[in-house]
Amino acid sequence: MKEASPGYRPVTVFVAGIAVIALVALVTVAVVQNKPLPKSTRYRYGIVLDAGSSHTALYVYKWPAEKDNNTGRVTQTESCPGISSYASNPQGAGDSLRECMLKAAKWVPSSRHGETPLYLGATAGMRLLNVLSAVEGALHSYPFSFRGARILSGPEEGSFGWGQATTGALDLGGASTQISFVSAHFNGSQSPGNLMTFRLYGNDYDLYTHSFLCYGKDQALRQTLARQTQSGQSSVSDPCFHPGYIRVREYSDLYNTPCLADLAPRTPPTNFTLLGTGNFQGCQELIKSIFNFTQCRYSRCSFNGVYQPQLQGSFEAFSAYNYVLDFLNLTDTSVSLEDVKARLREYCATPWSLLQKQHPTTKRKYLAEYCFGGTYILTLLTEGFNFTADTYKDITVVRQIKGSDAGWTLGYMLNLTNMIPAEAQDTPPLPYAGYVSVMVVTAVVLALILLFLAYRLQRTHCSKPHKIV
Ligand SMILES: Nc1ccn([C@@H]2O[C@H](COP(=O)(O)OP(=O)(O)OP(=O)(O)O)[C@@H](O)[C@H]2O)c(=O)n1
Ligand SMILES: [Ca+2]
Repeated sequence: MKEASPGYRPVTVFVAGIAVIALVALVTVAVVQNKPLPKSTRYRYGIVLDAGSSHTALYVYKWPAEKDNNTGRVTQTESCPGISSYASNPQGAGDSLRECMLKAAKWVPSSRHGETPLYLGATAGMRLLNVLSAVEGALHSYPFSFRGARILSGPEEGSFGWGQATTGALDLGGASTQISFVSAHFNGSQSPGNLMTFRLYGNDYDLYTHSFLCYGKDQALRQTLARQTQSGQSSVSDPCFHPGYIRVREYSDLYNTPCLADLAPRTPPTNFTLLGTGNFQGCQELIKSIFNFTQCRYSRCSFNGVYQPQLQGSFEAFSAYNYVLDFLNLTDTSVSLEDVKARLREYCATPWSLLQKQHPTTKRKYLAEYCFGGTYILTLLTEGFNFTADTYKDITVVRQIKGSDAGWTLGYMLNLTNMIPAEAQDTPPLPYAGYVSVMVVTAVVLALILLFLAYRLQRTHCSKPHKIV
């Protein structure tokens, strides 16, 4: 009675066999398929050279080859010499990048060199100086896949620096400054030149962006010096430099920029002496004089007759915003506009001799210019871009956005390598271990069900004759 009827055994064995085969097949597929790439090809790399007006920065991006999207990226950066200073020696510009490029060649495994894209993007400084073709030849000589050197337009510089959809971007360079944000009040109809449209992750964005050439920190400083030397003065008392600061400057050197074209006095002396007086209020007045607030043919303007819609959302400020405000200890989110003013009032009045003692390792050129830099930032934000005490709270000073150095380089590379997804992404693929686990669990459950069915089948068939009896 306990023994199964011999006629039904093959069915049980058959079903159990299928279960075992299914199990083995599933586990085999799980283990063999979808394996992670071998170590040597696991990562991809991309190199971008940011040839700015005051420096060149090298960015080496590295990301998992399976994630050719916006995630899992790490950067290595290196500061290289500025190529704009090689205007009269193009060959030297190419050579000057050698050391940096050798570093890049070390960071990227040699097996990946050939397929690693290399871009050079030049910004404001190069728009002013145009010494670009010089470096192209030099960059061809490296083992990377060189995809060209080009000058970014102002809107490109602004919009590629704009990283997060909901957050505006403020970039302050040496020669130019950019403001970019999404505004519900802007569709480009007023000022089409300020509109950049994007389709990102399935959403459309109308981005307002403007780049002010000659309003980067260095060129703005030159503009203030030009205001004070227009009649060929031999000495200038400058409120933006510290008391006791004294420096002899050459006229030809100061006016050697297209930003001051036509402003140079007719017959200036060779030099002028710059004497610091360290007065924040005077410095702010001086800085205001380089902005034109009178003409605006739109409903609203920032300055120099440039259209700007109402500010909206939060902002991230980087580059010189970060260098200057970080030095002045003003990057904390709790810092108010009044705190900034108070700090600058005190800081600008600090004697130059004392400052040098307090900061023996800070580069002298930078140290001398933080009073100007801080006052310029405050004036640019409030008078220029119309930030108020209230909206100033919406600005965060950052060095990095999503783990990569803030700036336009990452957006530029992602765009040129077609790695910015226009449409929303599918759910990300399972990692290998997760994939294997799911397959094994599924296989085991399947096998148990089949075995259980086989057991039930056998029981039913075994008991049938007895019931009849
Ligand atoms: N530790 C530092 C580094 C830089 N700077 C200043 O920051 C300004 C802008 O630097 P950067 O963002 O590097 O400008 P570039 O990209 O070279 O200029 P642009 O974008 O206008 O081409 C310059 O005035 C530079 O003197 C600073 O005060 N402290
Ligand atoms: Ca820059």
